[in-house]
Amino acid sequence: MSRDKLELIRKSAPSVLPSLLLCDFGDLKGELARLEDAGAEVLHLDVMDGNFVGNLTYGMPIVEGIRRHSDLPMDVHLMITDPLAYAKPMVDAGADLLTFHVEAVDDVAAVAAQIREMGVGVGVALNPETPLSAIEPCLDIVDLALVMSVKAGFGGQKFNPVALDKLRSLKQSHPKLLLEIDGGIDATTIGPAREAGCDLFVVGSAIFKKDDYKAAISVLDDAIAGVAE
Ligand SMILES: O=C(CO)[C@@H](O)[C@H](O)COP(=O)(O)O
Ligand SMILES: [Co+2]
Repeated sequence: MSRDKLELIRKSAPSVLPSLLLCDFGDLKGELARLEDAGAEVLHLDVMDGNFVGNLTYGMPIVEGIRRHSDLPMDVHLMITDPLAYAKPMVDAGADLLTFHVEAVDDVAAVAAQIREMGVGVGVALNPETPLSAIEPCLDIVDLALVMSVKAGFGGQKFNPVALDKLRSLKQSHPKLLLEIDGGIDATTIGPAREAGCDLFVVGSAIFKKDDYKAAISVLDDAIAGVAE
């Protein structure tokens, strides 16, 4: 547990982060090996509690299991009602960057500060219908803003371009903040997200629905590289 891995995440940018939501959990070790071989530099883990969102995924034992089989930095996306209740257990399980949803908390700055004190990276996420003003109070505390381009809860949804305006605005107001986008990212949506200033691109379906992860990531990397600096 340290902020060293946060630096690795920062250095990886611009980069594609596979979201393990759609991976084969029956062969987690194999999936991790395939992703490393495909050039993945950071893993994105979707933790859902069946309450904040209408879907239930996994918790600390899986995060810990992934840690045992991979040294890649873990970006943990908490889609849960009470992020502070699970933040420390997630850090102990091996999370390197913990991102909570602004819609789940009352005092966004206080939650961000408490997670930061745990010695990991901290991110704040917002759903498409949530205005940027909701995360404003914590923007000088967090390392990353996760702009959702679908409503949190499920993989395979359609990209909502409202995320692009938010990215542009954040890039302008907080040029040093890491910007991440999540939901419906594929070879056609990743370029506009990069143009809008995004650094980290979470991708589920456009990797895991393909047989060849390396080819899938390389198509996405090429689309990022095709955007002028
Ligand atoms: O956080 C989430 C969903 O809430 C994601 O990380 C998804 O898993 C991304 O999947 P695709 O939209 O790329 O299929
Ligand atoms: Co996610």
